Amino acid sequence: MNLVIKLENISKFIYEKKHTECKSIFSKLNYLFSRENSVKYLIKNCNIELYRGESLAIIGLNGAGKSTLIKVISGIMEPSEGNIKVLNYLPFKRNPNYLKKIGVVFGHKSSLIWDIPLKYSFELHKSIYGINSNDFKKRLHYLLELLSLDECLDKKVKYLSLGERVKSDLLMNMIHSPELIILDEPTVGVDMESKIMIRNFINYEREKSKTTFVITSHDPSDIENCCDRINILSKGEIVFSELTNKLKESYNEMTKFSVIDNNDKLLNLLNKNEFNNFKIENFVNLGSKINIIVNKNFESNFANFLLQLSLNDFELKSMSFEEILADKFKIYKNNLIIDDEEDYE
Ligand SMILES: Nc1ncnc2c1ncn2[C@@H]1O[C@H](COP(=O)(O)OP(=O)(O)OP(=O)(O)O)[C@@H](O)[C@H]1O
Repeated sequence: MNLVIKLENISKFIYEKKHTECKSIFSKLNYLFSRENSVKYLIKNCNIELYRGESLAIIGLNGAGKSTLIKVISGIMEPSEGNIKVLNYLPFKRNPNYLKKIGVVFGHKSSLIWDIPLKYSFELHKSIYGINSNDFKKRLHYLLELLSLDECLDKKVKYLSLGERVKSDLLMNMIHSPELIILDEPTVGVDMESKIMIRNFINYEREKSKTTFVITSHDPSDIENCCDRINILSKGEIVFSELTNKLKESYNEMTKFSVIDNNDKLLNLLNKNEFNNFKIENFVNLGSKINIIVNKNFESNFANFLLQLSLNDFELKSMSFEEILADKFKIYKNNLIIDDEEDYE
């Protein structure tokens, strides 16, 4: 198997002016001229190995460092520490041969030219990447069909719908047949039909051309349908890495109880977490209803406990993929303590 991405202890940090509260005019002036900085890590000690044809999801809450990691992998940003090789290149050197082997799409930023028909953006891409005319025609025809974009070719980009624009960006970054595609929130703001089309397209390309994908997304369905592996980033660190299937399997042993708890009787006990006959894995308070995750071994003990409390209104469900991810996020959000503030002068 060919190794496409290798990151060893990659960090990116910046120097920030140390924040101090300034009450007097003197301390404000002092702050203005102070050279006291602190180090802020945008990503810290990230390790990734990704092989040809695999698809990796990088997920995390807002500000976790996903885009920074994507920028480091694509070569837009140079890491401050660690070793990186992508397709055997140092990405930040921006070697033209490397750039021809990758495609990068930022869902909320377009690289299409706004005021002219879509087809001219594609033509420009052809010239920049030195694609020969026959290959270009064949590839364009194939991609237009897959993404249902035939009717958009003559439209000015500014008149395309968001879904059409995102699909066009994706198409343009695929024309040069890259070996690695990096997608930063490819389905953001896109309707259901286009989302499904984009997901099918990713999977088709993976199967047909063994293209490798790195995807960030806030949509659990993108991850469940398109990614073999999941890395959760929290405060710049990869706190969890697992195969998607294995993660789902690990939750096969869990049951979710949805309990109506009008008087917070159960909530108060859950907050204390002092139970003898069962263990609570996690719970989410949704107002009048609480979702509680327990291991299947404790299912009947927990059901009896609810009945003893006269909480008869509950149902048992298996967990959706979205709930599994939310559970993992909650666990790592609570557990992660990193000390990233080092003084620097
Ligand atoms: N050049 C920079 N200077 C200072 N801070 C930065 C810089 N770039 C990113 N950050 C900060 O680093 C953190 C990570 O940002 P990043 O854009 O990577 O997060 P993200 O996970 O992609 O978030 P989102 O899901 O909201 O897009 C944020 O707190 C951001 O404000």
